[in-house]
Amino acid sequence: MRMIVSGGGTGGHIYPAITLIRMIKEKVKDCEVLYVGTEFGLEADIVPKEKIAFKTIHVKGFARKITTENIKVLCKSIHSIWESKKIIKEFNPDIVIGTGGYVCGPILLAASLMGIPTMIQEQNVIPGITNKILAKFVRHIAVGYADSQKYFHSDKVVFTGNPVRKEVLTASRENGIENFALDVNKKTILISGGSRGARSINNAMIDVHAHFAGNKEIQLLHVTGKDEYNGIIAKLRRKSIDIEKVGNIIIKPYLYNMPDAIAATDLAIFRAGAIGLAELTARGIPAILIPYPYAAENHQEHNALAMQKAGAGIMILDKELTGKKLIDIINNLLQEEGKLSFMAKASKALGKPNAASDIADIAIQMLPKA
Ligand SMILES: CC(=O)N[C@H]1[C@@H](OP(=O)(O)OP(=O)(O)OC[C@H]2O[C@@H](n3ccc(=O)[nH]c3=O)[C@H](O)[C@@H]2O)O[C@H](CO)[C@@H](O)[C@@H]1O
Repeated sequence: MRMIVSGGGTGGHIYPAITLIRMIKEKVKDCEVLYVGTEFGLEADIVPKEKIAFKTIHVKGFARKITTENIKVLCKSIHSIWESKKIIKEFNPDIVIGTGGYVCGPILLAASLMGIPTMIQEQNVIPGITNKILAKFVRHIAVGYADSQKYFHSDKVVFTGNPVRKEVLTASRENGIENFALDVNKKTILISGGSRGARSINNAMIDVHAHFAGNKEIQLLHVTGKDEYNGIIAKLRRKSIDIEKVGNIIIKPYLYNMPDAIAATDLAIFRAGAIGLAELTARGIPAILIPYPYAAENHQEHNALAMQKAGAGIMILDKELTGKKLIDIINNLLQEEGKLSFMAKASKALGKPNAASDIADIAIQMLPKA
């Protein structure tokens, strides 16, 4: 079997693609994969590290209004369809899968026009513009949220949930606690602003750390994002918080073992990126969510609302976020008997741990019958 996969820009489009590739390779022997991305997206860094063959096309995203820049982009897009056709002819795939980001546009469009079976995966409640356009051409659309089915033709759309990497499902709490040298008797709060960190969450956390430093019941594992780490450490120092001494605060720039951290977590404070939320719900972890306010069509707020509506999360708007608000919510959740475990159950009920396997099955059944 030969398969082209495309998806790029942010981790939220790339990790689902990698999860699907791994899952399909587990299910189909002799599966040859080519990943198509752009040279400037995060995929150019992540995909070759996964030892997956990688090729690039030249394509840029559209601004959401008519500009001369957009006309240039349109010309580039036409060229990129030609580039895509060339790659497809050379690789000769049986199927083509897209996981979002504008790089998917030309490759999925070209494949569909060439009569090759295609599918896309949409992670967010509000679909991205590329997937909205591609939906008219592809054969199947697997969506992460029940609420986004309404944007697509009912004959094509399947609600599968978002693919979650296997390690998130298999990591054990004991290992997580051990790997981060956490205290087994304390509740763990994991704070993360997505793959690049979130300044407003980091800043609000300074007061939260000051409040809970040395607390006997909770411990805080705070992932700042690589660019923000030094600034946050300096701010904590100015508040005279000595992380070495207080014993219940861990600050990290980035986690390469996020599944271990999630496994050890009792409460998360997160942005509302779709894959981060899929990982939390796959493990049944309740969350305080602060959606990134500038995501396209404010889709993170809709992702967060879906979790809040189910009783699995509490949303705070970025413009209303303060340290005091976080402290009050944390105290309330920890003091109100049964509240956290009720939210954990609601989170687990939302989780779709089989999503990757289900999406892989849809892809595999598109293969031409031998
Ligand atoms: C700013 C923006 O538009 N972000 C979008 C991007 O999310 P973005 O890539 O920021 O966030 P997601 O939560 O979707 O995915 C982040 C991934 O990175 C991993 N991780 C993160 C931090 C870390 O230290 N270690 C680590 O491994 C997480 O476990 C997860 O697998 O794509 C998502 C899926 O389309 C969208 O919902 C988000 O709105």
